[in-house]
Amino acid sequence: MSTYKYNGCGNTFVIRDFEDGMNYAEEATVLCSSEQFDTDGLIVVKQNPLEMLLFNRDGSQAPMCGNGIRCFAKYVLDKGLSAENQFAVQTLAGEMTVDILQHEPFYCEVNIGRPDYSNEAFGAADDASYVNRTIYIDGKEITFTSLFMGTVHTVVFVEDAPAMLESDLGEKLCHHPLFAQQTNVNFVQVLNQEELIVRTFERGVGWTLACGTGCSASFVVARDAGLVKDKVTVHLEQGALTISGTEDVYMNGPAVFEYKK
Ligand SMILES: N[C@H](CCC[C@H](N)C(=O)O)C(=O)O
Repeated sequence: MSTYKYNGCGNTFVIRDFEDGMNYAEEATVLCSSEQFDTDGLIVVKQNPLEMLLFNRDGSQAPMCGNGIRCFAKYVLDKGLSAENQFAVQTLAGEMTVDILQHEPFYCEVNIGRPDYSNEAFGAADDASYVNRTIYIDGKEITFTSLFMGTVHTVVFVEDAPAMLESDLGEKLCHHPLFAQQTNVNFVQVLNQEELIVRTFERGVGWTLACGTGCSASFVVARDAGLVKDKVTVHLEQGALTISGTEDVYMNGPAVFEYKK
């Protein structure tokens, strides 16, 4: 069984074909460890129909992954698993549609569906609104908005997103009791109406170089607050994603094959 390493804007994944009887939660903790492939997650590829399973580095399963699905799409192309440039991918968050835009370097656009602000969607621990909710962490006032966009996301607007890497706020929000299933946390700096800088602390992983659904959630919350237009460039530590949409959300970005073992 070959194992492949791919990345989307620096968000790294091991990719393997599905095999019956595997304990993928356990596999993920081994394959993603720094002794092995040192990745943020494990992607398992099912065929007929194409389906993506995503396991975080700690073995927990995530419903969807934006950077992961672009890597999945490049894997489909590299292995000739689809003859089409447009195909559907089943995920736990529903069916996503991939459009391959360019082979080398690889770029695709993915319709990742619609956001859901309802408390049930993202595992809210109470019934109060999670839109612009203010709480105190270590005596500091934090205002955030949570939603389901492919997976569970929380968005916090900040003056300086890269500076948040030095703080433990991402980890503290991720594990906050207000979230029954934890949350991915996105720190968002609005540069102008068409550009954001986003840094994400991921559930089951920690700080990552990029998070596709997180950039999408950040775009949605910024758009709905009237801070950006219907299309933005999101700047990450390694590269950028374009996110757009008024109803369905479209994510456009690269994926890179690193090596196979
Ligand atoms: N990195 C992914 C999201 C993984 C989400 C996962 N950490 C979770 O538990 O929800 C992305 O590019 O969208």
